[in-house]
Amino acid sequence: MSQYAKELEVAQLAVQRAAILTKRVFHEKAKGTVSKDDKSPVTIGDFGAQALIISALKANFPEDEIVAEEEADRLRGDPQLQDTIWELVRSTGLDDPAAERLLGGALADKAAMLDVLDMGKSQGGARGRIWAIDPIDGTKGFLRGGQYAVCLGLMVDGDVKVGVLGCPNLPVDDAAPLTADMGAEGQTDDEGRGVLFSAVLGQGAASRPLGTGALVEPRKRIAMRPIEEMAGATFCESVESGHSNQGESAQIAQRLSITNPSVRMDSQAKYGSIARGAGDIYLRLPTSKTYQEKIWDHAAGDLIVREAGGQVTDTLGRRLDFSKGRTLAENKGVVAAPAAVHGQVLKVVREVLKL
Ligand SMILES: Nc1ncnc2c1ncn2[C@@H]1O[C@H](COP(=O)(O)O)[C@@H](O)[C@H]1OP(=O)(O)O
Ligand SMILES: [Mg+2]
Ligand SMILES: [Mg+2]
Ligand SMILES: [Mg+2]
Repeated sequence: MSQYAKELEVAQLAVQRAAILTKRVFHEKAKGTVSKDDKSPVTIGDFGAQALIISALKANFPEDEIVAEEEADRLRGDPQLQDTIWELVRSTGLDDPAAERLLGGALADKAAMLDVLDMGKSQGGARGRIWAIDPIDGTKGFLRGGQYAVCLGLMVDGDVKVGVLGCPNLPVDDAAPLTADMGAEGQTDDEGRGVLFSAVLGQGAASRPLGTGALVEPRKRIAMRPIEEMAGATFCESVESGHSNQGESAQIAQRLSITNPSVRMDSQAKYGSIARGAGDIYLRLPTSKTYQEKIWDHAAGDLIVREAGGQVTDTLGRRLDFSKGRTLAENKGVVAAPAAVHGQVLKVVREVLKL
């Protein structure tokens, strides 16, 4: 059995199960939004998906630490919200009994769900096995029916070894071209959509359809598209102008003679998209001096892109450092591109950003 085979299997099934819940929330509940203290939109989907993922991890790897985005605190004083989430968590499972058994089956009760939600408070760091979870990355995309991702990465001693991204609204087909409206909104039909990206360090990156039971076979290798002419490359960038500087991105594209419009989409679906050659370059250009990127927003995507033949650094050319705690405290922004042209892209990024 290859290294991390069990982790890879559990991670993919856990993400797949959590995505069943997020899709249910979108379709059945249509926007059960609550707002967190920081006012970011967080839904019952975030809590429900996080509970399902942590419970699968704890059933298989009880000793491992977990860094997860959400915490149960704000749920404890809200019994109604607890009930809504519990009803969803209780009734969501994979439709393959063996796969569901592998994830430990259903949680015992609502109290167990709250406890599990709070198991994601590890401070992270450079030692041991630590999972990073973003139960819904791109909450804004999720709410508007655009792109979002269920994200899970395993770090060992600060290095990402396994990464899984579930992208329910991306086309299943790895060869499907990106269209400008892809990220935007209104993806209410699941037909032809849903992809599960995965990678293990040193073993390449792959995709398969995002299913609802056992993992869909085969798992197909993915690779970035070789860039022959920089002018023909396509940028992927955030929808939210507050998350990445779109003006600087346009200047960089211009200096690289890129004329294709950037494709805007929320979430780590950007990393998955460039990893399979639907799009080429992902830039995340800081909009604030103080914002520190969170490890759960990058762990899986960073590995998937690197294993697909890409290079991922920050805007100063440093590898993303996942060993510094819950944030990428030693990094600023992200530059992800095919390895062969990464240096050329980074040079222009530094010129435009005056770094
Ligand atoms: N100022 C910021 N700069 C970069 N990323 C941010 C900023 N504020 C929030 N984010 C995070 O960006 C991610 C989505 O990015 P994208 O634009 O690529 O979809 C979310 O996880 C969000 O975190 P949060 O969950 O705290 O809102
Ligand atoms: Mg959030
Ligand atoms: Mg996120
Ligand atoms: Mg999130």
